[in-house]
Amino acid sequence: MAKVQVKIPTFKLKSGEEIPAVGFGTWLGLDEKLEFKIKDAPKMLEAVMYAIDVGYRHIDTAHLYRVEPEVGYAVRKKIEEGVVKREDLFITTKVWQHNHKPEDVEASVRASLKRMGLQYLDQVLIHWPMAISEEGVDEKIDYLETYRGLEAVLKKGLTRYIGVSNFNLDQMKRLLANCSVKPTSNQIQVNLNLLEDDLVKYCQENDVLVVSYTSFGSMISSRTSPGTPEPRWDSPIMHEMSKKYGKTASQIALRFLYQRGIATIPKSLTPSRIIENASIFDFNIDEADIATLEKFNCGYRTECPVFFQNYTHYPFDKVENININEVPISLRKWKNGANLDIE
Ligand SMILES: NC(=O)C1=CN([C@@H]2O[C@H](COP(=O)(O)OP(=O)(O)OC[C@H]3O[C@@H](n4cnc5c(N)ncnc54)[C@H](OP(=O)(O)O)[C@@H]3O)[C@@H](O)[C@H]2O)C=CC1
Ligand SMILES: O=C1CO[C@H](CO)[C@@H](O)[C@@H]1O
Repeated sequence: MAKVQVKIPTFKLKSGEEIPAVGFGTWLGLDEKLEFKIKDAPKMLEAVMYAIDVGYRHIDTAHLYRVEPEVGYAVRKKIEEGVVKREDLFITTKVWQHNHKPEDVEASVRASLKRMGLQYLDQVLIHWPMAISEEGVDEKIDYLETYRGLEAVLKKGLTRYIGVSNFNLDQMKRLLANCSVKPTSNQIQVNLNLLEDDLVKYCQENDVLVVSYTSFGSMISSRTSPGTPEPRWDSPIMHEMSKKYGKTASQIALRFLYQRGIATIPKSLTPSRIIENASIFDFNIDEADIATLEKFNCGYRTECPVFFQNYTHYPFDKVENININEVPISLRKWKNGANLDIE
């Protein structure tokens, strides 16, 4: 059992759902050879168990991440040990882009449940609005159809809630105008570099929780190359605020999002960071500092699949004159491999 335990509050939606304000991310990324860092899956298993011991109750995973078996094992183990009950946890997984046909959605969710050894999920998201097949993006499949597949899965009791990820403002408006069951959340990249004010405001006004991924933005050193915007971990502003609040730059980045009503799902395999990222509920960033932090907003995205940008359901602004060879190679593999070799 972890020595430190943190009580993580929830965000309560008007519709009654409650989602922890900080959850645990499980994407391991790709290695230098562009293979899934599957060799680190045992570390992820340990990390998820540790996170549950510390007090995390939301675990965010996906078919894509290839660690559903480890996540499921860790969850079952902690239930067996009596650390948590199944109903204390909020487990999210996602339907990857090659399963967008409505009839494939249920099969995808059932396969996730089987890999995890669980009876039900708490939330299932459409991972991206674009569908892909072996040939690349499949324009024939509209995300509204995919969402109908998710609504059917909900009716069957395979999951308690459904939602989306990487949906932009227009896609959210269209979805909300056409769905029978409202999405519980939209999981998007939002951080100090990318405030996404309009999208966040629309979601919040419509009782859809915004969940941030890549919450540290440009502060992660592996994402930093010349030209990457501020802040860094050791930028003078972050340094000053760290001193003032007695918190790390990462805690300030996460707290900033919390104070905007946005949940986060930081990933870490490092025990001290797992505790650090959950320990953001005992301080408050004052208004003047919030205004200072907001100045980092510059529309910068870390990795983003620009090679899909000419397709109808690509969610982001188009980048002009993009040279595909300048796109990070991991992303090129996503394009070329269509589905990142998901079985
Ligand atoms: N819906 C979507 O399309 C996407 C969803 N996600 C989800 O969001 C989660 C989080 O996003 P992700 O992009 O993984 O990255 P994060 O923004 O959580 O950053 C993870 C990296 O930051 C390091 N790190 C974590 N905490 C700290 C800290 N306190 N100080 C310094 N370094 C730290 C980790 O290192 P270490 O592990 O070595 O400690 C790791 O290298 C994912 O795991 C996934 O669940 C992510 C991307 C896209
Ligand atoms: O969830 C995810 C993890 O990271 C990948 C690469 O950046 C994303 O594309 C994907 O959506």
